[in-house]
Amino acid sequence: MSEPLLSVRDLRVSYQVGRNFVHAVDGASFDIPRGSITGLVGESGCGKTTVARALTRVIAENAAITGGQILFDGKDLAKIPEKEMNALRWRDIAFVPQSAMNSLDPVYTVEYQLDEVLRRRGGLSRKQSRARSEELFEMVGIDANRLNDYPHQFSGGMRQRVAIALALALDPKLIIADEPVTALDVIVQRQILDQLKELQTRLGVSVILVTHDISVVAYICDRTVVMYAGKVAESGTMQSTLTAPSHPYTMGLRNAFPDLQGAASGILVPIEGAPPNLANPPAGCRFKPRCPFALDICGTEPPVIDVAPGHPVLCHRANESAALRIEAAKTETWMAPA
Ligand SMILES: Nc1ncnc2c1ncn2[C@@H]1O[C@H](COP(=O)(O)OP(=O)(O)OP(=O)(O)O)[C@@H](O)[C@H]1O
Repeated sequence: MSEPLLSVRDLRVSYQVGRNFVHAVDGASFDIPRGSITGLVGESGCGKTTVARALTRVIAENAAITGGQILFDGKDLAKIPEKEMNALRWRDIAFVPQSAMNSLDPVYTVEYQLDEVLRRRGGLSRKQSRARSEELFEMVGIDANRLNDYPHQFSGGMRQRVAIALALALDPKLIIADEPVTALDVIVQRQILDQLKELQTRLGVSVILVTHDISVVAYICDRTVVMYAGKVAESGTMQSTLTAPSHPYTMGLRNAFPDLQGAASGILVPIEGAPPNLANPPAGCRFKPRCPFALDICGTEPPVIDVAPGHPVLCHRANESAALRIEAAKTETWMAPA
């Protein structure tokens, strides 16, 4: 296998709140191969946005990367000077934030905002910038005569397309899109995801798609990184992680979401309980209090077990996953008190 585009190793990110620290990302490791589309998935608060922002080093004022490596094309992004990091943003790594409204400034036309990136960051001339803007609009399926419109003149779905066009502007190697379709209705979600997939394949760019919705991941991703309470529960190809998950949390997530394609997918079964407080997480496996398969040993730190090449799983019982999957498919497994 060729070198991954991005290798995250034991990444740690904390927020300081008063005298306390919230360990939002607590030793996360995963790889992003070139030309892949990876879903970074997990419940709200598990640390997805914090990981995504740490990769671009655009983190909150009270946040700090406290450990680990972010190896991107031979550089450790956790360590390079801010000037070098700034030069990488947009050119090599582009970020589409949670709401397109956050990436688009309401007081400027969309063309002005594209121009800012293309000319200031990309060094294009005014004429080249106009031509590239038209090309980008065509790529995302918006008529170029809308370039002079302001963000509020677009529908939510179109704004999201504009945000994607902006991310593609300088032909980056990696796009990180944080919940790019969450606020949209299902039909528009599918249109945007189809387009993102088409562009990703055509341009050969790698995409990290951050989402709480596993059906979005199942719809377009070829790889998955499943996060739970600041840690990576498991990661690998779609086939290995979502079709045949090895971590009980992923098994539970699979039961809890409807199918984006509208196919009948049986009864939805939520995972009872809530994730732990990351300011004071429990010892041992963090999923233990909600896991129907927990044993006494789960009170100790779980090992990372490679159940197959490129499919690490953070679970004491990872080697029993085939049997656990059969139990996890039964509704009563998740209704029984843990
Ligand atoms: N600025 C902040 N200060 C303190 N704690 C924060 C801050 N931002 C996030 N957190 C905490 O860090 C943890 C991870 O948050 P994060 O936003 O990364 O999770 P997420 O999985 O992306 O969730 P969501 O989908 O709701 O954004 C949560 O416990 C959250 O409360």
